[in-house]
Amino acid sequence: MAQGLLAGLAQALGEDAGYFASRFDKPMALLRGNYYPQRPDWAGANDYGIAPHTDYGCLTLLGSDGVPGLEVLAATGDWVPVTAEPGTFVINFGEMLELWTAGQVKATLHRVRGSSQERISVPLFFNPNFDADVAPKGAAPILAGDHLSKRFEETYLHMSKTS
Ligand SMILES: O=C(O)CCC(=O)C(=O)O
Ligand SMILES: [Fe+2]
Repeated sequence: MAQGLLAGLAQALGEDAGYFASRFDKPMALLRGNYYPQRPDWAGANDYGIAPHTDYGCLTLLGSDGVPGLEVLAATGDWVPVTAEPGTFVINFGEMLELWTAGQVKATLHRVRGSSQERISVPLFFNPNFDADVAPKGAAPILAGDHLSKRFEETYLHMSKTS
């Protein structure tokens, strides 16, 4: 399914169907489970299930149990609730795809709000081969693996070397 999306996306941008997909034959794919407990009464306005962010990679295929909570920032500047029935996927474009396409594809800012119902989601982060060059056309090469490592290091500061 992800390969089909990549082919369609490439064609929509005027490229060959394999422009992205051919760089995903040894994909860096990560499946994560997110559990959101009931939102406690004392939670404040900024206590999100997940704070606003863009995903680091190319495509995210997001399955959930259908409980509302996910919101996406629309071009109008409004946060729009997005729900998907179990068995369907929300597709997110990530930062690496924005980089690779020189901004033609925008990484979608999204967040999760808690509610009185607990919620489960399962994102599949689907990224190209480690050594895929994801730099925009004409720019110096940027390896997908290096780009992802850099973003993880910026996020998980507690895991970095201190000496
Ligand atoms: O739980 C969701 O619907 C979104 C999860 C998410 O944005 C993420 O894991 O990056
Ligand atoms: Fe996300």
